[in-house]
Amino acid sequence: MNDAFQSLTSLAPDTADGRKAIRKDLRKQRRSLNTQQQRDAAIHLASMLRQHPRVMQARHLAVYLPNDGEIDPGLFMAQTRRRNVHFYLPVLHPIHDGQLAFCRFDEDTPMRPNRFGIAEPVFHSRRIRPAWAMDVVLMPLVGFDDQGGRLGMGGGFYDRTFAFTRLRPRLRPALIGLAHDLQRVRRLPIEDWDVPLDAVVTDRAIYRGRG
Ligand SMILES: Nc1nc2c(c(=O)[nH]1)N(C=O)[C@@H](CNc1ccc(C(=O)N[C@@H](CCC(=O)O)C(=O)O)cc1)CN2
Ligand SMILES: Nc1ncnc2c1ncn2[C@@H]1O[C@H](COP(=O)(O)OP(=O)(O)OP(=O)(O)O)[C@@H](O)[C@H]1O
Repeated sequence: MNDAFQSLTSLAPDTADGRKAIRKDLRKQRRSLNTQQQRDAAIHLASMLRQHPRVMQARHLAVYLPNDGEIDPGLFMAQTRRRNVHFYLPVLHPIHDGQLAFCRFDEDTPMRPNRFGIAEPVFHSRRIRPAWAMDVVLMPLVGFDDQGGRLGMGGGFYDRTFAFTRLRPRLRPALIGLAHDLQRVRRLPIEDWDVPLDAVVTDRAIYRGRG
């Protein structure tokens, strides 16, 4: 358990400041993992994901390219490459500001860096699949707790894109956070707009969220 939350929130009790402080600390910790630690984490993550029935049954899976020390789902993708499984990457939406579109991705997909320097597929409406039509969304995150709480990079992109899930409790993708185990904190200060996760999968465990 990472004690960042406990010590940082006592310094910054306000929710927004508390989130900012936790974000900074956890980003630094995950960036400090070396290449070998990242490689081991990716191997363990892949074996955890293979034990998750909903992930293994998915046909349309949203993933991400790791950035800023995020755990890398790339090995899992390589092991899961089958004709009937399609992978999608987030693209900053060209029309709906602050939202993500999900673009089909394979080895031939033309890529370019977005404004944060993260590679994303070149937007092409033919290759976009709506967020509600994903089976599983594997989300990057900065911090998580065991109540399904998620702290992201602070852009609110995933929260805006999946806000609809509150109104559609059944017909919606499974939202699964991926993280290094060191990104777990006791309790995150949660905001009204936060979309709870169904689970978080790390290099060490599968944590159930709101179930
Ligand atoms: N791998 C990955 N892809 C992703 C996300 C993510 O969290 N991880 N996103 C999840 O939302 C979206 C991009 N959101 C992001 C929000 C802020 C920053 C960021 O690095 N901010 C810098 C300064 C930004 C700048 O250069 O202007 C920072 O805070 O230091 C990056 C991505 C879409 N793609
Ligand atoms: N559904 C929404 N509608 C409008 N604004 C939103 C919504 N969700 C989040 N936001 C805005 O996004 C901003 C960032 O939110 P937050 O700090 O929770 O992002 P995050 O979860 O860390 O980032 P991300 O989801 O991109 O990884 C907030 O200022 C909030 O006002």
